[in-house]
Amino acid sequence: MSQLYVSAEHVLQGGYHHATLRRLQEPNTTIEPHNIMYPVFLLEDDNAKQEVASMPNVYRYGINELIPVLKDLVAKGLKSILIFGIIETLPKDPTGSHADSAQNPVIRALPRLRAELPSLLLACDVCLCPYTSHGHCGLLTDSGAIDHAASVKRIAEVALAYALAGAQIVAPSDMMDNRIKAIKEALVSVKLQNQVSLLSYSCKFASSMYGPFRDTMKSSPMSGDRKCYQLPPGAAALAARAAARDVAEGADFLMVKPGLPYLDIVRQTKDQFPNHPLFIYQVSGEYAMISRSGESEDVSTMLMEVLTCMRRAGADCIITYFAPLVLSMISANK
Ligand SMILES: NCC(=O)CCC(=O)O
Ligand SMILES: [Zn+2]
Ligand SMILES: [Zn+2]
Repeated sequence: MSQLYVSAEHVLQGGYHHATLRRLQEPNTTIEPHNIMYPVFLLEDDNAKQEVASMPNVYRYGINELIPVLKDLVAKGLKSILIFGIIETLPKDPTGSHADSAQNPVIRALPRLRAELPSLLLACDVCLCPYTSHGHCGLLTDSGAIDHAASVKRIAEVALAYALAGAQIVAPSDMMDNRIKAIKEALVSVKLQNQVSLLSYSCKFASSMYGPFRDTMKSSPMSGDRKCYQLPPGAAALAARAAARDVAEGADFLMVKPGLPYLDIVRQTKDQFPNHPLFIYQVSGEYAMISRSGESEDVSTMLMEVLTCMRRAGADCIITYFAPLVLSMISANK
């Protein structure tokens, strides 16, 4: 007859029978305000406020509407935002002229944000797709291929314009080869390299999970797709090479995007570059999925689990549309 037996050396449960012990068993997974960055959509019309149909509780704001919202969030602990500009009446053209024109909503808003929210860290997404008539993230040759040299030059100009207007982080999301070096050199040329950081969207995959964002930004390509510059979803080796290249070119921070299906890439990148803070972007499709997953309490519980797992995988900062909810959950747990 087999004996019911407890093997003393195989007992794990002795180590996590209490909530405080369970926290000790989850090192480096706490979610504090500095671990969260909030993406915001900034409209050209300063007084506008528009709902985003595909993303519950997400709005696009003109600067006059955005500032009070951010003041409220800063009072609740918000530390950093990632700004996306949207143009509606300004024309789009092949070179994305309004990405860095004086009328660009981001260029106009940065000085006000710096003055009115001095503690808030301001990151700007740098890409051409919201401003180009063809909707691609770079510039095109006459035959419609990506013009590599022209794209990198233009992306660096736009990044420099945001830096000069007051951005503290520039975050190129275009995935053009060599843009990190070009941007770093542009920052050096105006002596801003020690005041503006470079957050590379180093490992950005050609994902189906950007749909709600593209609706919001009206930034889908008019023809073709982004598979020639964003990484194939299965390509872990290309992600490693892209991270290595961007570190060599001077990136201060790296990013993996999307988040949840790519946690292996997060771990791979963190192990590859343990000395570079790593960002993860929980993208609009992930937001839509979790938002619709159940009652609000279930959403909060699921969200915290996902964020904890992102931290466990090696992410230092999570870019999330859920930032307001996360801040209220953190303060409720104090
Ligand atoms: N360059 C920024 C994005 O592409 C964001 C995608 C998303 O939130 O779905
Ligand atoms: Zn783009
Ligand atoms: Zn993008």
